[in-house]
Amino acid sequence: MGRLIDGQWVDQWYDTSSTGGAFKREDAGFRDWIEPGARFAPASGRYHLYVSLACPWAHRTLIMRHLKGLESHIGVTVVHPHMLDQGWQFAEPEPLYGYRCMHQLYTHTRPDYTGRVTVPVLWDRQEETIVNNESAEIIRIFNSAFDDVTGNRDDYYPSALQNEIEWINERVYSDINNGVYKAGFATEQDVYEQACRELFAALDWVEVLLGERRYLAGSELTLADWRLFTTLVRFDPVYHGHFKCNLQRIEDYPNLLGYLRELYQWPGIADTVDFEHIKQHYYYSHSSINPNRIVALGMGPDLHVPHQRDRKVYATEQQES
Ligand SMILES: N[C@@H](CCC(=O)N[C@@H](CS)C(=O)NCC(=O)O)C(=O)O
Repeated sequence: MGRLIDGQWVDQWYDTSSTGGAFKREDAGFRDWIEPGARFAPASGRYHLYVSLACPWAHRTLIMRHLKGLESHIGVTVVHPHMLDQGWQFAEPEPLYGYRCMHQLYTHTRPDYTGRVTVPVLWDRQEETIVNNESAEIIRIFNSAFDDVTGNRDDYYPSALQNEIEWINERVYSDINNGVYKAGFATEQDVYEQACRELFAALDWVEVLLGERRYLAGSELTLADWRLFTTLVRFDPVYHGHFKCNLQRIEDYPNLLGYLRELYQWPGIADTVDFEHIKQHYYYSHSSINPNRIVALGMGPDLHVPHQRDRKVYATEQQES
């Protein structure tokens, strides 16, 4: 894996030497928004999404693309699961330019780009540029920008719940979504231990919350849930072993397990989960963590078992009724 420096690809692992062994995630470089009347206006067929099926951040965007009925309006290209010395690559040349590597789309947009080359990427075919490569923003764009194109007005970020959603997102992002990476990429024992303990403290907190609420922000499924889901579904098969997040498994948390099953069983969601890509990517790509590239066998809990979440009355529902 590597990064672009002044438009040149340089093969280098994350630098943890200047941060005392801690992994610090770089901010995404492209942050434009799609909205009616703006430079990037919603339109069917104009935008294209580049994803990895292994990546939890990209996975969120695939989920929202499905839930918002965007499949026939926004095309998708999937990268090869192994991220090696050229970073993300395409198994077949990608459809718009025939590029082999993800970094070529970054330098197509900005020839002197400096930064990491990450997925997801939301591409504008009209202006031939990256619109946005921050998943937290892409899912909000998908939530509402194309409603007039699709007629789908389902709202996973309702204004009445936004404060609650953002409050939950903050801890879920820092300690869980990014927390597994902070534990897994740490190169000092104390840094790893702190990240791992914060991660499990946050999972304990969510476990309690999900005993009181059907979903994270209350009785409605929101973006906060899909943001957590993509980490939970990778947890037992990958993060528990590969990233040493092994104080407990999701399978050991009754509420989290039922919740994970419910979200997995949501119409169309299982089709967005590719365990083969997930396991291949992590175990094979991170050679500093797993130099022999042995892919662990465990698949995590059976997600097809009935979730039973609908059998319970939650405190938030009692308050609402
Ligand atoms: N802030 C970004 C992070 C995306 C990200 O880090 N994606 C990983 C894959 S899981 C990646 O592409 N990493 C390549 C790298 O860091 O060089 C987002 O949420 O969209």
